[in-house]
Amino acid sequence: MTPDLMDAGAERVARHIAFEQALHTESGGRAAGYGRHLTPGEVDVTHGRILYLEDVSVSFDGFKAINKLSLDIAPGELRCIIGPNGAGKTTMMDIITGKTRPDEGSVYFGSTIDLLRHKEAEIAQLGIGRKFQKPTVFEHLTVFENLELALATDKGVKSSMLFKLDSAQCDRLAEVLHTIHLEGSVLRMAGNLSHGQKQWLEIGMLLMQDPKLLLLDEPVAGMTDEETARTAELFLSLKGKHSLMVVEHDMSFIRTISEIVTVLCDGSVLAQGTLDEVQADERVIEVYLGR
Ligand SMILES: Nc1ncnc2c1ncn2[C@@H]1O[C@H](COP(=O)(O)OP(=O)(O)OP(=O)(O)O)[C@@H](O)[C@H]1O
Repeated sequence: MTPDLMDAGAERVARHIAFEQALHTESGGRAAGYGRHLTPGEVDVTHGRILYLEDVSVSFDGFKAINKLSLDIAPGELRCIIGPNGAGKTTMMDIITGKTRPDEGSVYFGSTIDLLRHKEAEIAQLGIGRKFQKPTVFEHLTVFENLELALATDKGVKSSMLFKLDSAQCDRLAEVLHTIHLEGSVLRMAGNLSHGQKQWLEIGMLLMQDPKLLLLDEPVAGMTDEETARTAELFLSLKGKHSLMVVEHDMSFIRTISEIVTVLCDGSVLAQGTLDEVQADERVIEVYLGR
């Protein structure tokens, strides 16, 4: 074999090895995962984004509820979303969690997981937890049992009753109880908790699954001032370990927890910045704060 042919052969082999390595990344060879092996279940945040929406639109009976919405969130960030009634905040969360399919656009979890290819249950399993406005705990079970149930993968009544925690899960449960300030209420019936405590319990149930991203819809609605202050502390303690997207109308709560605030209006981003910046923005005053 001539030296030229040997060089060409070596180049081909090197290209083939690089191609094979790229194929065995979680991204299936997409540039984001190239050269870095992700463990199964890991979300690729090497591009500094845990959630990425681009040009997302959805219409209901011809009405554009979400209109070319683009937005991204960094890992560990606590992002607040505000906006007038009907701005599209809930619909945006419905799209992220797979409840509503957009007509167009992209929605990525990390740089490689295309959420539009997944069903609602799969998206929860991938590590996106959602808390709706109204608490939905099991009222006739204790705080402990609610948290325990949150770990049971098969939620059938019989198999849930037979579900037993292993020692790592017991540790996790103790840690979550501490985080949500319910250590002193482990054996209380969830139905006897205050509204705020029920909300924390539901957040605890989500935390049992150790979600990477938490979506929280109006978490302090109906809470007392003291409960609201405790919830702010809770969210600040979760920031960094989890990424959070919080939709809320309570501006003093937003002021306590926020770094970046995104203002939605008519289904797209109207403004983004610190709360002071967006509150000083004429367009925001016009469409939202001025109302
Ligand atoms: N399934 C649906 N069918 C028809 N219209 C819908 C549907 N879901 C949402 N909409 C409309 O889309 C718009 C956005 O609603 P959405 O609930 O997302 O707003 P929001 O910002 O969460 O409002 P709020 O602050 O009042 O909760 C509203 O005009 C709403 O009526």
